[in-house]
Amino acid sequence: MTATTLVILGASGDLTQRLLMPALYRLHALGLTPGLRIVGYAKEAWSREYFERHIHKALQAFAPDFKPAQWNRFRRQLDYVGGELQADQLAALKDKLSPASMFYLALPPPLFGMAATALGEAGFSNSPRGGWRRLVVEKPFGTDLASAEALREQMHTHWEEEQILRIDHFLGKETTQNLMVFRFANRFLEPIWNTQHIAQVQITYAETLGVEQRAAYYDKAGALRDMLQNHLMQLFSLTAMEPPSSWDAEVLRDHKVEVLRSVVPITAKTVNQHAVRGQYRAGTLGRKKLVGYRSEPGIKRGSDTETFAALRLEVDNWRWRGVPFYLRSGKRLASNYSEIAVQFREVPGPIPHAVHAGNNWMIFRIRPIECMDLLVTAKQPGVKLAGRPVTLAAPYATPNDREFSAYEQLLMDALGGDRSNFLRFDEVEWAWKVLTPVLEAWEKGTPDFYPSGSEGPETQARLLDPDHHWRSIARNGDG
Ligand SMILES: NC(=O)C1=CN([C@@H]2O[C@H](COP(=O)(O)OP(=O)(O)OC[C@H]3O[C@@H](n4cnc5c(N)ncnc54)[C@H](OP(=O)(O)O)[C@@H]3O)[C@@H](O)[C@H]2O)C=CC1
Ligand SMILES: O=C1O[C@H](COP(=O)(O)O)[C@@H](O)[C@H](O)[C@H]1O
Repeated sequence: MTATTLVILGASGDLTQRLLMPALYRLHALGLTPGLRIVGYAKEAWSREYFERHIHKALQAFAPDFKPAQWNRFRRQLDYVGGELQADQLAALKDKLSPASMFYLALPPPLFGMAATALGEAGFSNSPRGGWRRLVVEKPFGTDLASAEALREQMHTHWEEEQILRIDHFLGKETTQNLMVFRFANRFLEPIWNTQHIAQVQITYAETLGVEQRAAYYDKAGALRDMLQNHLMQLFSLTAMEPPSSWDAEVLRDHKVEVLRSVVPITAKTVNQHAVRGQYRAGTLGRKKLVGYRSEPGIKRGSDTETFAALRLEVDNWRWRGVPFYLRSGKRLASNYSEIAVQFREVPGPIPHAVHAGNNWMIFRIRPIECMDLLVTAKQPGVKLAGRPVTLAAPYATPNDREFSAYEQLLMDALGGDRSNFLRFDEVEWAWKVLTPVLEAWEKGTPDFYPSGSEGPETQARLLDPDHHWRSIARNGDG
């Protein structure tokens, strides 16, 4: 890597401490970021030494393999500038930049537009000869279609689309990347990856966490905006996309957009067949007693924000017509369990009842472990002819593999200029388009309540075809 500068705006915040700095520290330890200078920028009037101490503490708490000797080398990369998000104050960064410089907006989302403008006005969006300038934007990108479009316009005043890297950290997760590799680097899957052989797809991201310290943000966002619009829509489009003609960033993103464009539009009339929302009430998780969402500190009294959202999406194309895709995510559920589960259709020929042990499933497990499971029927040992379900498990990593965290992966991609794992504006736009009728319908009314520590609201069953069942979160997870 040639001399490069990474400026983190919002360097005093939680994301910087918990995720960005630990990722940068590990990349440095692996020797993957030689010549990288990291400049923190925030409104606190800190000295460089103070910032160093702040990051030192953060790494001791959040970097799993923290080593004092490594820290001594890493800290030399750090620098700090204090100031507001205004062009005249940002100008103090000028002498710290390299020809290759990247600005990371680790800021509250309402400040993304203003920060991009101020950086542009300071002249930082103009790539110098022989160098480049990039802008990394955290999620969420807008709160609905109109605000996302307005933010894009504002950013495009100074920045070209090619310079903007919109983060969705799920695209940096190993299982997400493995989904592409597994689908397109194995010969056997493609012929059966279609409506003729697949009955349904369930994408679940279940969390035991509640709203935690994020009440102000979450109570305005809700599960649909926080998880479905971005992360789960990405998992969905990667599962359903056509094989790309190349692994070029634009081709991959074209294919993902094509999936979103093919979703059968949800309308005001059909919302209830396509979407269910829930909110956790008091309950127990193991022996822990948990309060309901409305009693969480910082949540508006009587809030109707959903902490669980489930969708039924249908894709109207040759490959997928007739296959429902069920997506759901929620907080305070029975366990931390996440997967993409693909169910195959019944075998066409007659088989003895005793042999039939259920349809095949292929499961891309994301949490608690990363693994691919193929559920098949095999003969039960014994003199009687009977079948039983068997799982062929392919753990994603072997003990010798070193796994990368999502932020390590995405920072490397961003610094290397690979845009494949970042969202192009039309992906964001189409995800908002698909969900707009749901957002509108949910402006009124109340979510269905579910006890903390449960599988979510019972009403989620109404999204399913009569012969489908939601896979159990509690049975599968680690909760
Ligand atoms: N934290 C997380 O786990 C994750 C966060 N994100 C995203 O990362 C971004 C940052 O989140 P997070 O770090 O948690 O947020 P924090 O609120 O912890 O930090 C935000 C940063 O922005 C600064 N800031 C706030 N208001 C202003 C202002 N008016 N002018 C200048 N600077 C300001 C804060 O400075 P000060 O400390 O002085 O207020 C702080 O440095 C968000 O977009 C979030 O959605 C994404 C995934 C996970
Ligand atoms: O973006 C978000 O993701 C997390 C879940 O992702 P994980 O990688 O931390 O498991 C979610 O808890 C949070 O609400 C959401 O903002």
